[in-house]
Amino acid sequence: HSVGIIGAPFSKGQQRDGVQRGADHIRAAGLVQKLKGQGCVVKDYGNLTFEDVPKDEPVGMLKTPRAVGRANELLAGAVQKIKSDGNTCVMLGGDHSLAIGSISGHAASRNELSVLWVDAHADINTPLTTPTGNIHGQPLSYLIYELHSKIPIIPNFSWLKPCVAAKDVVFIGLRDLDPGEHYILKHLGIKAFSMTEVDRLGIAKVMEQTCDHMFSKVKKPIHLSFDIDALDPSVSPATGTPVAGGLTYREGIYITEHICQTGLLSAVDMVEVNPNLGKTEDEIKSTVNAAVDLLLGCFGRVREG
Ligand SMILES: N[C@](CCCC[B-](O)(O)O)(CCN1CCC(O)CC1)C(=O)O
Ligand SMILES: [Mn+2]
Ligand SMILES: [Mn+2]
Ligand SMILES: [Mn+2]
Repeated sequence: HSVGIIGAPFSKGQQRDGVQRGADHIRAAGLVQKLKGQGCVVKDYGNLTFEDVPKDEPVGMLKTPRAVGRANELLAGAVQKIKSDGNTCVMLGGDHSLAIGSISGHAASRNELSVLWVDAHADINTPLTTPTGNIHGQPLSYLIYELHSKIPIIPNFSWLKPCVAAKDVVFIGLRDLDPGEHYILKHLGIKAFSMTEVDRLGIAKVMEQTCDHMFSKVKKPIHLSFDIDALDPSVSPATGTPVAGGLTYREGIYITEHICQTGLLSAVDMVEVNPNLGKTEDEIKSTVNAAVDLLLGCFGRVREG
């Protein structure tokens, strides 16, 4: 595996300080060395620099929209470059609004993508359905063709075009949706394995059915967008929107091992690690180490040795 890493120290898709430091905590836990240790060729492209955006007043409900739009424009360019250099891209967040740039940049280099969204949340609120105005709860609404008509003109978003079809999105781990999100999922018929399905089917069947769905027509490169809050808070407490009843560490690792085996993983986001939100050093370590191990699973680490 040839891996390109980009850090996106960005937090303005939500309100809790600290998530901008997630990337450096993941690096400090040895991600690059560990990837090399399992035979990957790794290029670390460093961290993006996000300039301050003054007078970033709300637009409707949307909070700090100009900062979010600009950050994602920069990220899209960086991801496109990493892909054009022939790597699988690893984007280290930062909050989940960064998926706007990561998936846009990925789609610019690969015309059709499958998106596997592993998260407690659907992150598919539109600017009109969002209950909070936090753009980390909205990224998919900007990316999906079928929701394009629901997106108003937003300053610093003019670069953005939708690039993913609803049928090419699969969710795993859902357990906290807003009413507008539930309606959108049903209306668009998006494939979703909530924690109920994980319990009913077991993770092996969930992955089997996820791959059947993604590969039902033509096999496309996979974009895995992994929100660390998909895992149970007992495993990953240091995150901004924890929700009880999440994936076990083992289920998370199974997901990444299985995606690795498809040979189609083309980009992965690891977002929402917030070192400020661990009550103890151990809570931060547990969260960061889970993020690292999930990424190692994406690139060939298997538990059988
Ligand atoms: N759906 C939420 C949470 C988004 C989480 C984003 B992430 O990247 O972490 O997946 C709102 C969640 N909801 C708001 C009302 C509360 O009573 C319950 C939580 C939103 O703000 O849109
Ligand atoms: Mn989430
Ligand atoms: Mn998320
Ligand atoms: Mn979050």
